[in-house]
This record gives sequence, C-alpha cells and structure tokens, in this order.
Amino acid sequence: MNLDQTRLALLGTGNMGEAVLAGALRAGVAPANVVATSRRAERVAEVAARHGVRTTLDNVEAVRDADVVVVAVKPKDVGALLTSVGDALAPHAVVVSVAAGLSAAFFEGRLPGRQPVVRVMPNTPAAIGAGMSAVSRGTHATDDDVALVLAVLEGTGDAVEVPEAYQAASGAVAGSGPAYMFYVLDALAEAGVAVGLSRDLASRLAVQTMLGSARLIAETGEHPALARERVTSPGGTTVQGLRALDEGGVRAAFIAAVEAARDRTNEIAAELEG
Ligand SMILES: NC(=O)C1=CN([C@@H]2O[C@H](COP(=O)(O)OP(=O)(O)OC[C@H]3O[C@@H](n4cnc5c(N)ncnc54)[C@H](OP(=O)(O)O)[C@@H]3O)[C@@H](O)[C@H]2O)C=CC1
Ligand SMILES: O=C(O)[C@@H]1CCC=N1
Repeated sequence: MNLDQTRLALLGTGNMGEAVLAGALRAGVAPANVVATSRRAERVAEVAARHGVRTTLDNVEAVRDADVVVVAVKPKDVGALLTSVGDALAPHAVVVSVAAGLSAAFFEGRLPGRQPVVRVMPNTPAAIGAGMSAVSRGTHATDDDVALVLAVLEGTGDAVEVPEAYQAASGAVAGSGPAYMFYVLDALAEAGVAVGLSRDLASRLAVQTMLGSARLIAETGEHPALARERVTSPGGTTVQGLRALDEGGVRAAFIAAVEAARDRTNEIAAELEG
C-alpha cells in the first residue's frame, strides 16, 4: 500500500508513541503528513527535532484531516482525550488504540458516529523495526481499515491480527515481553560478572546470545525445546545450568509473570470501563 498520502496523527508521543511514529515513517508515511502531540512543549520539540514531523500541544488541531489517529496516552487518560477530539475526527479516520486493557467498544462508545477503531498491542522494539504487534478490529473497522493500519505498522516489525479476546494474553507475552527479556539479559550478564567476567564482556556475550538464539528459532522455525536439546550434551555443562534454572523455578515464574500481566490488563479494563 502506498502511504505517501496518508495523514497520521499521533496523540501522546511518549515511549510507545515515538516507537510507532518511527515505524510509520519507516513504512513510508511522509514526515510532512504526520502531526504528533504531547502535553509538554519540550517533549514535542524533541520529537520534532528527531523525526522532522509537525507537532502541536493541541489534540483537536492534530486530528483534523487525519486518516489514521493513533492514541498512545496512558489508559487512564484515554477517556478525556476521546471526548475532546471526537467531534473533530473525519468520519473515515481510523482510530488506533495502543492502550493496554481498553476495549475497542470503550473507544466506540466515546466517539460519535461509527468510527472505525483498531486495537493494537505493540512493543518497544518497534522503535528499530523489530517489534511485535497484536491487532484486533472493532465493530466498524473494515478489511481496508485493518490493511491501512497494518501498512502503517509495517515499519515497526511483525504484526498479527488476533481476536480481541486474545489482546490481554498477547500483551502479557509480547507487549510486556521486552521487559522480561531485558530482565534476563541483565541477570545473565550479572551472572557472568559473578563468575569473574568484566561487565562489558559479560553484557556483550549475553546480548549477542539472546539475539542469535531468537534469530535461530525465527529463521529455522525449530521448536525451542529441540534447539535447546542440541545445546545440551549428555553429561556436559549445559544440562547442569538448565537443572539450576529448573530448581530456581524459572519456567513457573514465566507462567506466573504472563498470568499476572494478563490479569492486570483485565483489571485496568475493569477499573476504567466499569
Ligand atoms: N511502553 C510500552 O512498552 C507499551 C505501552 N503501551 C501503551 O502505550 C500507551 C503509552 O504508554 P507509554 O508510551 O509507555 O507512556 P508514556 O508516559 O511514555 O507516554 C505517554 C505520553 O502521552 C502524553 N500525554 C498524556 N496525556 C496527553 C494528552 N491529553 N494529550 C497529548 N499527550 C498526552 C504524555 O505527554 P507528557 O510526557 O508531555 O506528559 C506522554 O508523552 C499506554 O496506553 C500503554 O498501555 C502498549 C504497549 C507497550
Ligand atoms: O506496562 C504496561 O502497562 C504497558 C503495556 C504493555 C507494556 N507496557
């Protein structure tokens, strides 16, 4: 899809908004057709300087004429934002939510008319085109609306459409997932320091190992359990390391982490949607 005429408004250009912005530009949205907002003048100045897009503190001005409006403020700030911009939206404008927890119906209920809404759960590696997004359509979003959103997200990395019921679980795995991976990287590097490596060396070893392992699985399609077996020589070193991970309950801790993040997503929805 040719995006050079697509007009994009980004409401809330913090960590996630800026990552989506970088991806949209990479996908071919023209900087002159992008307007990004924030609450603070110094923040929009930073974003304008880094990406060459138009910026404003006025969300209503930003959404006028936009074809795609990405809402990337904290979930608690979404309701008031929608009330303020609703009447200024073009009827065809696709409203994209990246807010954890909030349903497409929450958006539809606060916007006049039959506004197309697409719910997206991205993650921060989107900033470098290595993100993963779970995408779900609202009641009024058509195939063309979803295709437009997927085209805008193209430069953020991979994206998959999922039933909205899977949003909380998808967010718990991939939306929050980078934090778990950074946690593992930090712990693995720290472990290297514990056995005598310099911090720089330990970190370099850990980062490239995570990158290479993920790429190996992505490129071969091999099941991670089989790939793990091929690292694990009988009577060798790795089996002892894996035994220690099992004794530490790491697998169970990952399940608990994903369940907790999923449950918190549902709690946010219950708190804000009633
Ligand atoms: N961070 C992540 O990894 C992910 C986040 N998300 C979702 O993305 C959303 C944003 O999170 P995140 O980027 O981390 O949060 P940030 O706090 O980094 O960004 C939020 C931004 O929204 C701005 N903002 C708040 N209210 C308004 C308003 N009324 N008008 C314009 N701008 C406003 C803030 O401006 P200012 O700083 O000037 O106050 C800030 O720049 C959340 O809904 C979250 O659930 C989804 C997936 C992953
Ligand atoms: O922690 C959060 O609430 C957001 C949503 C997914 C990742 N970060």
